[in-house]
Amino acid sequence: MSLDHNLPRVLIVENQDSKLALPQRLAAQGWQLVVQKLDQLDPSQWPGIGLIHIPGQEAHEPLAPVTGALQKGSYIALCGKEALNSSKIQTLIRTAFHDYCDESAPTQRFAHTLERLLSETRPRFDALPPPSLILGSSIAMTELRHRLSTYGHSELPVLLLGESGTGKECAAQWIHHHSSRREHPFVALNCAAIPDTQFSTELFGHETGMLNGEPQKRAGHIAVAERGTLFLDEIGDMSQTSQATLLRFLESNCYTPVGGKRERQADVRIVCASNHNLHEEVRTGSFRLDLFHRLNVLSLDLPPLRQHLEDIPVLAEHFLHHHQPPVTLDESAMSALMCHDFPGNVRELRNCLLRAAVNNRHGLIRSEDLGLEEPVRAEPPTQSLSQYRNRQESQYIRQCLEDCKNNVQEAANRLKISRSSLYRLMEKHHIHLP
Ligand SMILES: Nc1ncnc2c1ncn2[C@@H]1O[C@H](COP(=O)(O)OP(=O)(O)OP(=O)(O)O)[C@@H](O)[C@H]1O
Repeated sequence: MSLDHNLPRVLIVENQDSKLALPQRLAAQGWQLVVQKLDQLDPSQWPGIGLIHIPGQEAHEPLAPVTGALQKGSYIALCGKEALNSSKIQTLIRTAFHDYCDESAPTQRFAHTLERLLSETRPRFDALPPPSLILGSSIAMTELRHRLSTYGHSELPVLLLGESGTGKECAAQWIHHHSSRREHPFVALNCAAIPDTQFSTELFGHETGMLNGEPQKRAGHIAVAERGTLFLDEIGDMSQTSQATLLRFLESNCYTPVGGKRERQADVRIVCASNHNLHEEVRTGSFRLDLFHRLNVLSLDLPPLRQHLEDIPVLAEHFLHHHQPPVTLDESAMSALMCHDFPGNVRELRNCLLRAAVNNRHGLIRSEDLGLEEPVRAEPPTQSLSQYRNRQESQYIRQCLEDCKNNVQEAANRLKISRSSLYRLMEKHHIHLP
């Protein structure tokens, strides 16, 4: 994939023989990476922020050619334990680097250090969201981030569809922050929460004459979002009257505040979202076809969490990262999460983890602490056969390991596969032995 020049890039300088898993993990969080070998550095490719890997004591000599240039940029030293014990390397870090990270630290820590560095050194990126906002390394999430960034470069309306809690508002923000409007407001309006009689006022504002010699005015959401993005959430819940009002505005891009006399031209990009099946609502007549066509120019379906369960470990790490005192999930809890249906999607996952973390006293969340109920299906199954098989496979392996008290050889015998195949499958399904 080519680099998006609107996004902050991170340079990772690796030593010839280093095998860092980090680039892959950071990429999964939405960072754009330029990975270069120490002896093949191309300064023209350098972004202003980066991680330089110093694996061991011997490694500070080859760094000499780059330390001069480091003063201009902002770099974090990525060190192994051995390097951190060396006084020479400690001096090098103090004089030439902004900060350092232990290479065995969790990915989230690198991401936070990079975000902090980015906000201190690059004010022009201030308007960008933290790149980790839409997490996940599944094909579905990688494709989603790519499509959203592409949509960011367009001015056309976007319709985001998906179940509640799948991240539609996050997606709308991502589009805004990847558009040329990012330095202007992102304004969200929940259409379901507005009574019919107030819809025009909320959208267009009002001018109701003078009171004590002062003009009585209130700006509507369109005026507040001027030159930015107006996110209309829950559009499937709008009444017919509100739909007609919105359509009139979209047709001309002009509006008159309630009680006002002068018509105004709007300059806003419209992104809207719904968790209803709008196609069905158009068919039954509860959503206007002409409005649907106006809004449905670029559209995107956000996948439910049960279709990208492999993202649960990284999402869980993210949601629990800031919790104090620190908490982790044990194997049984991770297993329960991987088997749950999540009708409330990522929001349900977040709430369930935060609740368990708050109620936890031992720093370890077990499956019974999660309070997961029997899955309630919101819709008929929508996963592909291979996703279903994957899930069953993961569940079966976990069960088998548990029955064999985590004895891998015994579990492999029972499953009638080799020990190394079982290890491969455990890695694939993020199964870790306690
Ligand atoms: N891929 C993701 N990575 C990180 N956080 C996510 C992701 N998807 C959703 N979330 C988090 O899940 C929660 C719900 O997301 P959001 O409000 O965007 O969902 P929604 O689809 O707009 O929900 P609703 O339809 O109910 O309005 C938020 O806290 C959001 O930050």
